[in-house]
Amino acid sequence: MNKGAFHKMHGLGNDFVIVDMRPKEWEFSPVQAAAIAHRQHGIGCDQLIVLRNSDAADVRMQIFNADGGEVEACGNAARCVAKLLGDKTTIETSGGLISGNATGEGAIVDMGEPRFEWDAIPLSYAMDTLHMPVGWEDLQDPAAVNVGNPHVIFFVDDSSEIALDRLGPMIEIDPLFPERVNVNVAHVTEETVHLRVWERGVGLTRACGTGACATAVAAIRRGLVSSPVSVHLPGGELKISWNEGGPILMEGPTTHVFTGETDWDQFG
Ligand SMILES: N[C@@H](CCC[C@H](N)C(=O)O)C(=O)O
Repeated sequence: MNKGAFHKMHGLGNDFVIVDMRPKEWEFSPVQAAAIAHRQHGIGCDQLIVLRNSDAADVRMQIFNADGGEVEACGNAARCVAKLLGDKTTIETSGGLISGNATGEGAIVDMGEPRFEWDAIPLSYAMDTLHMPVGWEDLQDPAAVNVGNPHVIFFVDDSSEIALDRLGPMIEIDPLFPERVNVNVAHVTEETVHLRVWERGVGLTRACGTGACATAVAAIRRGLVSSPVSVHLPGGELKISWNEGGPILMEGPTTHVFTGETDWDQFG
């Protein structure tokens, strides 16, 4: 029996099981993470978030996608952790250092500076990342941005019309992206970016914080919008601020659903 507590939280419907492993140190394997995330047989979530002790920040955040793969960044989870831990929280991730503050409704986080070099995305070979000379069916001329994790962004006439459930998984594993990629489709109306995301290792989600950051940055660089920008996702709205050469700020609501207890041994 290995009983432990967890928080179920979400940011705009992008949901997490958050486990504070600072008092107790043991590892979750990718198989266990996938079993916990499983919606029928586990607790169910888009990402398993494990908090650890850190020498560089208040806390280190490990992020496991629903497929069990460990990844570098998660914007909505960073907002949930900042809300949970309170003001001026610093969070170490393998994608970089994040700092956050709880707000009335949720949290605001500083996600650090985006990267645009082809090998920082990473891509398999050199190319312009603001206008990539590649495409998949109707999805053409994307931009790529790394905000701790890799994103490709397509600006289209109407993002709700794109068969992202079919094109997302195809693009996610394209050999152009050696570490796979999160796939964003967006259209812009006035100062709002309308975004849908196929998340690497998860699928379609209600919201993706890093996707919102990467898409807002790409839209600002292309001159489609100016900062701050509202990003509208199926789960709700995020406010993103970014100026060339600076960090990305992301603000939006978080929800604490419940605190539970489970026997971790049941997940393998
Ligand atoms: N939901 C997240 C992103 C989680 C990680 C992503 N699927 C990846 O593999 O990089 C967010 O809110 O940013």
